[in-house]
Amino acid sequence: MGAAVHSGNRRGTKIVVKDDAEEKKFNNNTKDLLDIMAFYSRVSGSVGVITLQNPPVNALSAAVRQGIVDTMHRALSEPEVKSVVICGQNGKFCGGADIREFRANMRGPPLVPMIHLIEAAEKPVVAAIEGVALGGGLELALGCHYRIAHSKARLGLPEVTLGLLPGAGGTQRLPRLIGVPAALELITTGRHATAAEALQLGIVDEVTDHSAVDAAVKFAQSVAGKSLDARRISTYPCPRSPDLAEIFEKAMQEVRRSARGAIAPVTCVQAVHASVTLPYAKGMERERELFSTLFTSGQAHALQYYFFAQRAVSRWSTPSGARWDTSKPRPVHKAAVIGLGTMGRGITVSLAQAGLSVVAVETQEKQLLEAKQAVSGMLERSAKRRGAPLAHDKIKYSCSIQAVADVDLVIEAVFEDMALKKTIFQQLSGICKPGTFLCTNTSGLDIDELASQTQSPELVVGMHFFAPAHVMKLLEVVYGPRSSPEALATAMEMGKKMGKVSVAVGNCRGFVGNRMLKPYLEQAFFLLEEGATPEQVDQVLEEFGFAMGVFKVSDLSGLDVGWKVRKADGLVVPGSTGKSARIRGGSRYSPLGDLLCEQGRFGQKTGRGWYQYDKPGGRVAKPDPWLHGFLEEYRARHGLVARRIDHQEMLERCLYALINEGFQILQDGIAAGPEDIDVIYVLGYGWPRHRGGPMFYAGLVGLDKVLERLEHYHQVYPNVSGLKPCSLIRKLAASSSPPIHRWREFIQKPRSQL
Ligand SMILES: CC/C=C\CC(=O)SCCNC(=O)CCNC(=O)[C@H](O)C(C)(C)COP(=O)(O)OP(=O)(O)OC[C@H]1O[C@@H](n2cnc3c(N)ncnc32)[C@H](O)[C@@H]1OP(=O)(O)O
Repeated sequence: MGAAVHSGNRRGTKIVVKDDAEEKKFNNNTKDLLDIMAFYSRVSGSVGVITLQNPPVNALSAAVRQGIVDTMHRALSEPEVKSVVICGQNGKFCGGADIREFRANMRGPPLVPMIHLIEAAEKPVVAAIEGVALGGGLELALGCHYRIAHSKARLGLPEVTLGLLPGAGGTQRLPRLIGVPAALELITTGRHATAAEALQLGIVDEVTDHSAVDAAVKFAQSVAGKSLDARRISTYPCPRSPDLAEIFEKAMQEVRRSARGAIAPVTCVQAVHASVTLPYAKGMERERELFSTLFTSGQAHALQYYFFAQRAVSRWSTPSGARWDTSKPRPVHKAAVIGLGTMGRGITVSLAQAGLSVVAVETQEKQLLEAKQAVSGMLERSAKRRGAPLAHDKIKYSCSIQAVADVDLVIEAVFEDMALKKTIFQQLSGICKPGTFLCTNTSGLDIDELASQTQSPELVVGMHFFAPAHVMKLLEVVYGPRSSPEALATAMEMGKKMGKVSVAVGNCRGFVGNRMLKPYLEQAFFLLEEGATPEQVDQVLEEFGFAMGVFKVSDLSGLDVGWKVRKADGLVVPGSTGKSARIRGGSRYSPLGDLLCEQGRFGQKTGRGWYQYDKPGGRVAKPDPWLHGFLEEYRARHGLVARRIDHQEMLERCLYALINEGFQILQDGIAAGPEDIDVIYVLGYGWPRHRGGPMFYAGLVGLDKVLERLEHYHQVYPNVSGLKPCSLIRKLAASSSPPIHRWREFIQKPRSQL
């Protein structure tokens, strides 16, 4: 970059033109905005450089927008300046509008006129895209006359993932620039494109491996004085082709199919449609109209809440006072996986892809060979998909558990059998070098019972992976009463390394996810007893937005899994009749799942479960007349009279029982906050993201309403403990239902032990 020519240097060679008079004017205009967050400098004499400065992602806050408007005016008014570059500080162009401002009063200049100011400029404006240009950030770049990107930059319009559409001209400019099909795909999925793809699509003009700012300055000099007539995207003709109607119809079908009730993707298609049916100015009006509808919707609120929730879970804390910012993870270079069944294989792949050396142990030679082949296939497919190098050489396979002696961390992934796991933990405790973290992949067993088998219980934590383990993003990291903060921090960090969202949870039966699933499943079974069919219950849940209804999920995961657990708990009493058949420990119990298992109906794997499949392992669920007959016969045997149950009741009983357990979990300190529960449910259990998660949903429905319905159902079914409202929901409802970010204040905190 050339030498600076002004005085008043604030940052290295960058010149800040914010003089006192300007500062005063600015402060008068914007009252309490403390600083202009776009800095202006002049480079090589003739290029005005505007640098967005709002860490960490240079989001377009009110102050940044004000800064851009002011510095643009400055650049346009200086006769020496012949062209302008807009870039972002710290190698990040711009992460879009400031999402935190969406729920506050609108201040500062709006984005649309700000971008029009840039596009209408008579001097060429070049966007220097490093890091990210997302949402409003990319829309800002589309308002510039040229775009130069760094090869590692990512570009996209992810507004749809926040329940919005690109409302700063993105739906009108992008189709004009790259055509309707490509624009529709980017806008409705919200995915990020690489710089190379952006170049190929025509979103950017040049890609560089060096500094995009330097390249942009050079470029800006080369285009100074040239006509900008062909560079203003808003003036481009509306894209037309004979098959446009078909393209839109297909896009609409696709988003309706995959959106599961989310409104933003559908609205995005409508907005892009306006770019071809209306002139630019009218198209912008339509974009604004559609944007406003989405902006105030509950779905946008839910998705924006979820955006921050997913980030908040990394700032974990435990009731004993351990915290993310005071607990340091220990480096892990070498890890081991014990047991190479489905879960163990997925975990091995995740570890190897994270760059760790892995010792994969399976004591049966035949299973070891099978696992080796399966893992190789998974690694190859995954490397191809991600365009990443193969990680085969990271893995050493062994039949002997002794091979784990020198690893830093072990993940045991054998069957969900406490006795077997205990034996393995005893062995590990003797074999591993001192300080090795011992983790168990369990979906609900007692971490502390396993820890007590070892010489160093503080090194033991749970890592609950979700199947398929190399694909699913969620990891429940379970701390026991004796797990050290360092062990917890290390497991959380390991999850992050594997590309997972790790959520720290306390030790209890089923942890967070599966514990909440129990009352939900229970209600689904009771609904069948009372007259519903699996298809009816599933339809209600799928219409709500679940990827799959509860019975389809049960068939997919295998009915035998829960059966084994219930047997171990002494709940399964084969051949029992009369009233006692449906009561356990004084509470209502449905043996329906047990009865199906006794018939060998384990779900998809046996071709029969709550549904029928064309063959064992078949995927397409079809209603099963046998099952309907079985339910009728069951009801008759138990003197149950089938009734017509409406959708509302099915939904409320399933969801509110689950939510009630969520409140109990908060009250027990098993989850630190509602965000943890919501992230677990969205990432691990198919809860629709546009509904924010079960706890957010409860707040949206109204805690007093949820409480009232729970009270009602508990009155009707007094022997169902899952319907008895938990005291935390009562407390919150009695305190005028505070917003979700204040719920933590109402949870009684156990005293810190640190
Ligand atoms: C008229 C309206 C026009 C336009 C609408 C929009 O522009 S909506 C916004 C569109 N932009 C996005 O959706 C991008 C959101 N951000 C991201 O995807 C990622 O943050 C990003 C930029 C890829 C960086 O990822 P990274 O993993 O590096 O960091 P992380 O996600 O942890 O974020 C760091 C902190 O920054 C906060 N943050 C990120 N983006 C925004 C934003 N646009 N507004 C406000 N805050 C943002 C993020 O929450 C993190 O902070 P934390 O305190 O941890 O929550």
